[in-house]
Amino acid sequence: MSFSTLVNDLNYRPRPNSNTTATTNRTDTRSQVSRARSYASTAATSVSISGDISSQLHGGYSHPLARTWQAERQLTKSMLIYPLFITDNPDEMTSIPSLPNQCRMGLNKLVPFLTPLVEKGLKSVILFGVPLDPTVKDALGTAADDPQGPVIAGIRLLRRAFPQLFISCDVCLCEYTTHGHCGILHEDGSLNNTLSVDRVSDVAMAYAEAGAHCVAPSDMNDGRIRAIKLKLIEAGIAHRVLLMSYSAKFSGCLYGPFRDAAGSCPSFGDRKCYQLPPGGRGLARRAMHRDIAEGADIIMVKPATQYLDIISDAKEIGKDMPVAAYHVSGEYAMIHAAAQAGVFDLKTMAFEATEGILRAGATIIVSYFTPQFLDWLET
Ligand SMILES: NCc1[nH]cc(CCC(=O)O)c1CC(=O)O
Ligand SMILES: [Zn+2]
Ligand SMILES: [Zn+2]
Repeated sequence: MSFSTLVNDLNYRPRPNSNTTATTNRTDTRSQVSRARSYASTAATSVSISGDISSQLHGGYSHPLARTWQAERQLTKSMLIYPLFITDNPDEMTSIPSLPNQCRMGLNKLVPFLTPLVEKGLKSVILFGVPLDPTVKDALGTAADDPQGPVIAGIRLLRRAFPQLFISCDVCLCEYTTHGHCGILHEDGSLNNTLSVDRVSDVAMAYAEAGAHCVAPSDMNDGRIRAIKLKLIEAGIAHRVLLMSYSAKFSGCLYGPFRDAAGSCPSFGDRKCYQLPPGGRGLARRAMHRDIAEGADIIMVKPATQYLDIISDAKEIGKDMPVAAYHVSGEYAMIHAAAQAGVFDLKTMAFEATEGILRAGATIIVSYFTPQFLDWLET
């Protein structure tokens, strides 16, 4: 029984002099207050004192600090992971039209680009390799773990240049395969799961051995988490490498700008056979349970704002582990486009979207807004 039904049951009525009826706003005149009192005692005789008290919420958010106290968790710089697109042309620095303010860059540009961000409090990046030379692509994605390739060279470079920086690597084949799919294919064009898992886990191992703090397979082949975890254990490096699974990765139209950036658009078909259907909440839950059982250290939901219920499921299913959300390229581009069109203020929306993701349960957020949050946030 709630307090309010309890006082109603006891037939409780506010005492005539109690100051709990209607409003106690200081600017009200006495006559307004007494009119409100008489309204409360005649028209609404069942109004209970508890109802009136619980209607007084504004005090909790009239001051900016009190407003921040209403959030379970505050957004901080350490929650943010910044995606970096590293190309095989060392001097490259090219902006990506569909992904405003983001660049593809070569190894020589990486340290100068990151230095001011690290000074402002950047804690973590996730690396994506982008081979610009189409001749390195093949059916097996051989270039993904090329020791001279942009990701492995990038890991080594960043470990040396920024010893405190946490380095994650996206693990997938789509940037490196001629067909642009996230694995190795059967003759009929469908994914060969066995061969794909073997190849993806080799690539993850190569990144881990090069010094990545975290490997994050985004390929979605069944069983890849177990395969990677076993290889990490076998190699004796599982104690220093975090395994972040893109567990609940939905297929939709929000990855377009990323595919422009990474040159990873499938040459035929789509990714619907290995990414989740947008309505597939149950499948997402099963995938998260499965990945946790296979040894994931972090589960991720992607995209984020269209899938806040899935993030909250992730928090429940993975209650003893960190939950990540990827605020993907299409979500970022939409916010930019709408701000450009005068629909809303960019910064306000960036906070609102990100705080929604946080509220749903994620405490790690992969975001293209990271450089701006470093300016906007104090800690
Ligand atoms: N598999 C590669 C990968 N890793 C992250 C993204 C999307 C990230 C974004 O849109 O920002 C993709 C693209 C895809 O699966 O098509
Ligand atoms: Zn992929
Ligand atoms: Zn299939």
